[in-house]
Amino acid sequence: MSPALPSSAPVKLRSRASDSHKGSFGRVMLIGGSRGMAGSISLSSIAALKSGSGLVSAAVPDGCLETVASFHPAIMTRPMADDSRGRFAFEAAACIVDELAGVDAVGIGPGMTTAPGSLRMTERLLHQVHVPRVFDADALNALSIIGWREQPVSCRTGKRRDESESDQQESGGPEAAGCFGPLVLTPHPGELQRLVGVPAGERQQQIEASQELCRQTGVVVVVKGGPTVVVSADDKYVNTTGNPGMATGGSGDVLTGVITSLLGQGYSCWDAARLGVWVHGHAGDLARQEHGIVSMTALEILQSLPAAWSGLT
Ligand SMILES: NC(=O)C1=CN([C@@H]2O[C@H](COP(=O)(O)OP(=O)(O)OC[C@H]3O[C@@H](n4cnc5c(N)ncnc54)[C@H](O)[C@@H]3O)[C@@H](O)[C@H]2O)[C@@H](O)CC1
Ligand SMILES: Nc1ncnc2c1ncn2[C@@H]1O[C@H](COP(=O)(O)OP(=O)(O)O)[C@@H](O)[C@H]1O
Ligand SMILES: [Mg+2]
Repeated sequence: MSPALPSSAPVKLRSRASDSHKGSFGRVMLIGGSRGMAGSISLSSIAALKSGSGLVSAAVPDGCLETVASFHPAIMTRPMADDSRGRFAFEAAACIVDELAGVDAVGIGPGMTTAPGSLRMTERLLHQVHVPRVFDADALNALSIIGWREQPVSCRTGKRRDESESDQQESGGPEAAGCFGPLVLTPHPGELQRLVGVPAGERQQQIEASQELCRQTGVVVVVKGGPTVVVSADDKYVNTTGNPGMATGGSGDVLTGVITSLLGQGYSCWDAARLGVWVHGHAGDLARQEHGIVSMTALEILQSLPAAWSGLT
């Protein structure tokens, strides 16, 4: 009989072959940040690196590139057009699809703001990019602002219906399951309220509305909280790790990087979301042991990821 797993992780961690190379574990890109919120996308990017991605790039407004680049020497940075206030300019969206060539998974939103360039960037990522994606923070706010579910988009071609009327019959409507490709949404209750219209205090109703959203669109939703619940069209997973010390700015940004990394390593949206929230909460529990529930910060959660992952290997 094989020894019991050292944990109750919901998904088994894949082993690494001895001839593995950095291309074996996925190339991921994190998109976001702005002047004043450079830390958020840095936390996400470093979390992806610490979760096993082979190569991690951060696409950020040019005005905060040096700040993001200075946090970790292994993160590559891509300077994107800046609106001169340290936010994505509209032109940044024009080249984002090309920037993503060869990328296995992408996470977008932390610290991004909802400036016009960010809204356009989110729209592009939703309709024109088909690799697995994580939408967090301002990418979720952007979805709420652009009315993403009402937009008539062909699942097959990714084109607006007015560009291709003939798609209308085939795609089954803008909300057809799977319409948006592999996509994980990671809202906290405030973001979920904007997204589905159910008040942040109504947790059970928010979970039910999230599942309805999954049925209509094929996305996986991570309903953050204590405990976090991962929802798909036909299943729910209640996470068993984490603690209230994680109610501190930036802890969700870390989660975005973890899940993006797992998507880039080939895990499905459902598995990446469940394993991601589990290991993120486990890192939070280790940070609590070492630093205490009052003083732990997102930085300590990030720094606890290696120990959290080690427990699974
Ligand atoms: N170091 C950084 O640069 C950081 C930047 N951040 C960025 O700051 C921007 C704003 O994000 P925020 O999430 O702070 O702002 P939001 O306005 O989206 O969320 C804050 C509000 O949401 C509600 N809410 C959140 N969690 C809740 C819960 N568990 N139960 C009930 N209500 C809840 C509350 O009303 C709260 O005031 C984003 O771009 C985000 O990525 C944050 O991630 C924090 C760290
Ligand atoms: N009371 C709690 N118990 C367990 N986990 C929590 C608790 N409060 C917050 N968290 C976790 O911390 C993270 C907070 O995410 P989020 O609100 O997006 O933070 P930020 O945007 O500041 O990075 C989520 O993963 C959430 O599940
Ligand atoms: Mg957040």
